[in-house]
Amino acid sequence: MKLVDEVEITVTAGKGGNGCVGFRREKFIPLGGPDGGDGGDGGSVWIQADENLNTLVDFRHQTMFRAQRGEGGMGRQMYGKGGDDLVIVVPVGTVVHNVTTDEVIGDLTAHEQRLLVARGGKGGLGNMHFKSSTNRSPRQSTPGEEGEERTLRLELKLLADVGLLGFPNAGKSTLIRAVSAATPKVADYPFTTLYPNLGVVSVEPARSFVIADIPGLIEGAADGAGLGALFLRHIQRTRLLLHLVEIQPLDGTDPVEQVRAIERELEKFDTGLLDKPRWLLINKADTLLPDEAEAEAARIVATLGWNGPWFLVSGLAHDGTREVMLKVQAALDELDRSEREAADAL
Ligand SMILES: Nc1nc2c(ncn2[C@@H]2O[C@H](COP(=O)(O)OP(=O)(O)OP(=O)(O)O)[C@@H](O)[C@H]2O)c(=O)[nH]1
Repeated sequence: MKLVDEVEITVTAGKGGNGCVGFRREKFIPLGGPDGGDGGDGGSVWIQADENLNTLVDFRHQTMFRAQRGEGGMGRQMYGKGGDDLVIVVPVGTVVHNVTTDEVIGDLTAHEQRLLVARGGKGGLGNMHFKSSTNRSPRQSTPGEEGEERTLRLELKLLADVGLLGFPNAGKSTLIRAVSAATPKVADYPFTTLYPNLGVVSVEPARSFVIADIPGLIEGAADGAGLGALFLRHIQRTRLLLHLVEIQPLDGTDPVEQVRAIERELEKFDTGLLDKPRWLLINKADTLLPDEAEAEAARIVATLGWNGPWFLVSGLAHDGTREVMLKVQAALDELDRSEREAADAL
């Protein structure tokens, strides 16, 4: 599976049907009046968000989308049938740009949110509209309008449900490798020097989530220096953060200080990030004896005053990692449920 975060597509709305020129033809009425009906409107093109999708990969195969045209009007004042609208589904989180004007048309942040991207052409008028006191048998009608055509760039900003936080060397890449069923690459990623390291975690068949390592999170990143800020922006849309810390950092610093340093970054950038569910993963448990590791983990948790979930794990030894991922999946399911309930309550 390859995650693609940017694609270009062309959408064309349906042309309106032409208006009709027609005259009443009935027995005993030799010169009937104009009765040509209007053409139907062309179908419009919509883009709609769907929470069950998490990639734009299908757009690599199909890039042209066209809505149905309206049918022409007919005699006996019959209107042409309108063309059907076309609805293109994309993952929640997709931003739609107009390539020609370089404008953002919209940002699809909620399930089933819709955006009109190309309006169908209006149907033409039949000759019944052109009757006047001076012209009782008009041969005039108007053609249907063309449907709008646009070239769009779809951009999926956020690929991950779960973001990993931690200092360099905390063991983020190792953890992703340990728990991932697949390691997709991001094609055409705009940040060329640093790539978010992604993993698809599938703890059960047909259920999965995407986990992303956010490289470059270093002190100062929140001030806008370097690439850190760009990636911080990406994790704003993750739903759960896993905060990794080495149980005994190689450089001799206190893990408690490392956790706090990253919290300060989160706070500086956007206080909302600190409100996201964040679980502490005390990593590299295998570098200490089991008793020592447990005592040190207890000390870290107590000193931090940590009151959220925390786990003692070893990414390298795959110790405790599957258990954490099962809990993450359950927590994401629970978030889905409460979001649905909140939406239903509206
Ligand atoms: N003993 C032990 N070593 C680990 C564990 N996890 C990672 N390491 C080692 O720690 C080093 C850093 O691990 P990475 O997974 O590359 O860490 P990272 O957080 O992705 O680091 P950056 O890519 O620099 O951000 C590597 O040498 C790993 O082999 C672990 O659970 N136990």
